Amino acid sequence: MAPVLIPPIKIGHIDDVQELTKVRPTTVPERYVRNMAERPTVPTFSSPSQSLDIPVIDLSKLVQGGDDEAARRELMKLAASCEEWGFFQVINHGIDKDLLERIEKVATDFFMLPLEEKQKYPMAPGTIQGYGHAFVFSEDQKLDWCNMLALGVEPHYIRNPKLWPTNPAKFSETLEMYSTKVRKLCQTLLRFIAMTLGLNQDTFNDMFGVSVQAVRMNYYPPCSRPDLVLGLSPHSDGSALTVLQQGLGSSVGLQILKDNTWVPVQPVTNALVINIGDTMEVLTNGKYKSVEHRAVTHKEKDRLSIVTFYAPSYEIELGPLPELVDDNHPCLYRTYYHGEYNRHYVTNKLQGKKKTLEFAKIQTTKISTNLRSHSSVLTTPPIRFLCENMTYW
Ligand SMILES: O=C(O)CCC(=O)C(=O)O
Ligand SMILES: [Fe+2]
Repeated sequence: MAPVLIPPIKIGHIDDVQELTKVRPTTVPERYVRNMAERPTVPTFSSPSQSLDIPVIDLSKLVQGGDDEAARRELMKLAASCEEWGFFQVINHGIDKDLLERIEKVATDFFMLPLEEKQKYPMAPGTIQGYGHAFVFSEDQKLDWCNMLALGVEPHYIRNPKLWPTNPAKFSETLEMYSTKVRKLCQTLLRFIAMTLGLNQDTFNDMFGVSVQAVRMNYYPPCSRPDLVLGLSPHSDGSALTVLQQGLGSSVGLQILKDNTWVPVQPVTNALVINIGDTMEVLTNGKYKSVEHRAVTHKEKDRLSIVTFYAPSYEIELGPLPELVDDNHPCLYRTYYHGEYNRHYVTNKLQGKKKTLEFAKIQTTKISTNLRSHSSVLTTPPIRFLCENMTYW
């Protein structure tokens, strides 16, 4: 195969926000100051969004299963969460509290290391693994008030072992254990999500093949002007499912866009936040929503989130499931390889949901119910999507 030529990306000087808050706690450099339209409104208690909470799903009720009335009700709640919110919190998810605490500890310990130590795992410009700022492609792009450590986890060929911290000593071992448990949780959730759609419960797990799993740890230091900056730009996730753990005692920072209002996600003790990603929106032909979300900062408190992205293998061909397309539900998305979508996602800045899903939207005015008519849109042969030189997970 001909080598892929990637033009050099100039991202300019980036202040490390953690260092900045230590040395000049009241300074917010211009590159972090958002344009008026993007600035977050600091919520007031009279704001209606305060009374909205995302649904909470008790997984133990689903797992008990059978014809149990409680299980049926929980399954309906899950369906409504995916359709109306695209987000829910899951309790009794089967991951030990102790493991949640351990992953939080190694993540916190990593971010508290001296800068020189963290810079041993640098995120190269235009890539998304390592420590630094992801999704920055130009010198004038506004920056998120956040430090990230992002790592490809599974399958092994997406890993860059040089970027896995050896300090704290237990980092890799804990991340492996955590990722195994989160993967099982995703597979369980996908079984129940398939059931809510009237599909065979193995539909997604069978289709995804050797699924791709990546982890991003986000650390948001306090910011003296939370009204001017964003912790993380608005975006939807490219994954099928995302599992997000909010640090204990972290500020309330995650917000989701519901009916044009940013709704804060109030942490629930020991719960994990789950969201539907773009891939699931495509597979369900838009029935289940990949919802735009962002993170905001806090004046005094810091925030940690540990985010797992669970997606199909790159060589898997995706499009709306035929069972979810009919005369009343015309096919909204074309067919593509997941690797193509991933490349599109990681080579563009975060800019809301519209841009990423536009990739898959059928652009014709005449929308067909015939899936086959769209297969001609496939632009590349089913090549193996390797991560060498590329910015894939
Ligand atoms: O920190 C958060 O709560 C949001 C993180 C997130 O959306 C992401 O990493 O994709
Ligand atoms: Fe996200």
